Amino acid sequence: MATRSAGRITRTLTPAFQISARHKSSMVSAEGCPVLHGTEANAVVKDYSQVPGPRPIPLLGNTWRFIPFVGDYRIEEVDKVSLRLHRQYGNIVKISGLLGRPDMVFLYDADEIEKVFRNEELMPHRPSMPSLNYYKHKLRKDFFGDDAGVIAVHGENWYKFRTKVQQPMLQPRVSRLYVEPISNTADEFISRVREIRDSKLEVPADFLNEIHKWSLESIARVALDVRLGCLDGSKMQTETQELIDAVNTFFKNVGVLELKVPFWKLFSTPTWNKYINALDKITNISMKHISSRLEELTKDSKVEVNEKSSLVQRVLALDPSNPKIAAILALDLFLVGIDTTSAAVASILYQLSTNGEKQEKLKEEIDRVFPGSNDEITYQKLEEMSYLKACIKETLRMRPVVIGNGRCMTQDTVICGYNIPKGVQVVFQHYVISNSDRYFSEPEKFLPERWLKSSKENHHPFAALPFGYGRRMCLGRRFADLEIQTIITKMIQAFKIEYHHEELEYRIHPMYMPDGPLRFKCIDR
Ligand code: HEM
Repeated sequence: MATRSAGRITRTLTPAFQISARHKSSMVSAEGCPVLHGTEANAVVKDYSQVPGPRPIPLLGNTWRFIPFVGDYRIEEVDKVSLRLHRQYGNIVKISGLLGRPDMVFLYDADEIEKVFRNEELMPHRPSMPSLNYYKHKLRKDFFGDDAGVIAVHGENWYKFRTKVQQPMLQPRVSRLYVEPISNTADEFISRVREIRDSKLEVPADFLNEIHKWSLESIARVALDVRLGCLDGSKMQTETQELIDAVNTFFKNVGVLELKVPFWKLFSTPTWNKYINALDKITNISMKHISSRLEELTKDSKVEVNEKSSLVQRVLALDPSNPKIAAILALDLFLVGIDTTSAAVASILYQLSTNGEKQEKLKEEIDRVFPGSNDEITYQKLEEMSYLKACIKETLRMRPVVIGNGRCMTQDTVICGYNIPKGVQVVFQHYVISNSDRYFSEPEKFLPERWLKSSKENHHPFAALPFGYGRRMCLGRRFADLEIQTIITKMIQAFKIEYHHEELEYRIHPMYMPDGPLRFKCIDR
């Protein structure tokens, strides 16, 4: 265990961060991070106790700040809390004394984030979801066992699982095989939009739920090669809506269970019960589809793979004796692949509808790449669409769906000149960083052009990382990219999208997205 005594540097520092205590002085930069003279190997490291941050109080530590009506850290407004902390304390902020969980250190410096990522170990630990960890490893251990997937799994079990599924999930040559089902699902979504518009051509207030349906349908097609009928009003089953609702309930309550007083560790609170019911529902409904698909696939002794095979089929083919790996992977994809992609699509449509000039520029690109009205979407054509990709990147820069990612320190590490002990959770504050003029000029403006090759702006590669980085990077990233590029292309090809209501605030809802009715006006082109 790391010692926290002043000035002491333990033996467990990573080689790249090892410091000799020969030099005595360091200076604090304008941005708040200590500037280390010469190489870090010659700098003094400050003790963990000196990291600035809000003071914990006796008994309740800093947890009281998350208690409604008492503290002023609202979970759905963590973006604002983070910005406030940065302004008040600088580039590194410690939130200590959190009941039932390790300290958090918020980091606002892209160079330091880069260093942490580049020194990543074989099995990086993403600090997230102790409640899900409990569900997978204690409550439903009978079901998950040692192959519990990648979400809320760490160490050897995560490593073994990720190694088995990484290749089909992340190879571009695999993801490009799914353009056709993804494109067909997007066509169904466009028909659905036409169907649900009112006389003013506006989609209903619960349009986000329609986007969730599209997202779920897309994942089911890719992961299982199954049609759930989410976008067909007459075929959509109650159970499918229940799955969407359960995923929402899961994400809504995760933060509450993590950051408020963790009574759930002592007894079943109403939030805990809601959360567990949601997880059971997600597991049971998803497993019904997954099991029936796997049963079909394992009927024959050999599992064949061809261009049209689903992801579970590909994973199964790698080890037909262990269908559980494919099943649990699919379950993780259902768990985290619906709301994330939906939030991104909602946010991109919102930005395009409120930046008409940029939308028209995108339409021009679409018309150039798809001159014929029946031109099919292909991987090559999507590759050509640099302005489309720039619009997506720019939205995720301004409004990253996941506002902060992080790593739990697996050994003592020097960050911003402080010794951060093993076990502390370092949270990279991407939302604040990527909206800071330290890293992006005119950060408050939606300027997709800044991402084009012709742009003169140089970006720090670690300032905006919407899908994370390194060995634990988003496993669904290729599919998310493909789904988002396809649906946005089809939407802008079909409609001029406008928004005529009050400006929407962004909130953690439960992903970071515009909070409020997404009443887009979709005018046929
Ligand atoms: C715009 C959409 C999405 C965003 C912004 C997003 C973002 C992220 C981020 C930030 C992480 C953490 C990465 C890290 O720790 O470095 C992550 C992990 C993950 N994502 Fe995504 N994601 C998206 C869509 C998806 C989709 C569609 C799927 C599944 C089909 C998916 C599956 C996963 C999985 C399984 C992990 C855990 C990887 C691991 O721990 O090994 N994501 N995602």
